[in-house]
Amino acid sequence: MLSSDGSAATVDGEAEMNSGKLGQEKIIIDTDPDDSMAIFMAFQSPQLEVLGLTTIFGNVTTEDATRHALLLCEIAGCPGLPVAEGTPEPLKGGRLHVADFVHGSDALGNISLPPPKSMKIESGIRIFWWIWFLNILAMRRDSSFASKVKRVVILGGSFFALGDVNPAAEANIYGDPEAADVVFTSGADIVVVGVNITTQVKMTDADLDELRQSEGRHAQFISNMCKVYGDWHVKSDGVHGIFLHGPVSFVALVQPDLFTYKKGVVRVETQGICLGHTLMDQGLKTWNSSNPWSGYSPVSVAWTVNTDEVLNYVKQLLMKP
Ligand SMILES: O=c1[nH]cnc2c1ncn2[C@@H]1O[C@H](CO)[C@@H](O)[C@H]1O
Repeated sequence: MLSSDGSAATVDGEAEMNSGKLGQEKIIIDTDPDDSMAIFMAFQSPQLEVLGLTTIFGNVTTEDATRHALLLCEIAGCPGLPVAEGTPEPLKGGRLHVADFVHGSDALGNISLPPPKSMKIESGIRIFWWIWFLNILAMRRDSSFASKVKRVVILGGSFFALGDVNPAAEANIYGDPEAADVVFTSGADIVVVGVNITTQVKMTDADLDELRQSEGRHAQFISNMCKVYGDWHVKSDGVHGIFLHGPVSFVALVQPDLFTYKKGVVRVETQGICLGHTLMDQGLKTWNSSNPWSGYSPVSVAWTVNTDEVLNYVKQLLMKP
């Protein structure tokens, strides 16, 4: 959630939080949206007020992501929720990387869903200021946007570990490396959860059976949707079960104590064979001269995860009637 939908407008998997009324935290979810589980979890969390969704290419094109975001809101019983469409292409332009082989060609498990009845918000017309935060171009125009957002939680990158697109890069960052680099160096309060963390939390086939047999409000929908995703894991990773990328980063948003973090400046490689690689300066050395990490604000990089507690939290929310 929270976007890699990469720039704030394009990094998939980020959520931003701001102070809300009645003790609720206000969040915006930026999504592909293969993060349907995490989106449903947000809707099932009474301490959160979901202000809206913004969309970005990733597992599908931005246009399809918008359609699916609208549909997910309808399925979750929030048909009027604002959905603002993000950019159709990376910041630099060029080739779009659409990973439609992970969750099926529709990113929702190919379960033949009807088109949504509701309409998107046209970018730039009725858009809220905080949605503009998700627009990387706006962030470049006005760096004060970053300080107006309480926190940005990003699913993206892989820290000192393999990526998932190739050995160097994780998909959300690889989709728009320039945008991701702008976000990481924006000065916003950022928590980033890489796939080195999310792949430690796996829903096994037994967990999925438990979910299917539960009274969870969206349990059947999610179980059906996860079939293609599960098959992909066998083929791609030799894993029986599914990695909970979106849900784990969502838990970092609402239960941050289930993780430990290290602070450091993160930069993204924007060229060459390591395109999309995220590299953090851990602050272990006083460099003799300035380098591309110098002078930027550190972000919090998830370092360890309490896998059992996070999995329990995810299951408990998804099994909630
Ligand atoms: O092999 C892959 N190629 C491209 N995207 C992938 C792959 N595996 C997972 N994801 C997608 O990338 C995000 C987490 O990095 C998730 O959105 C997941 O669906």
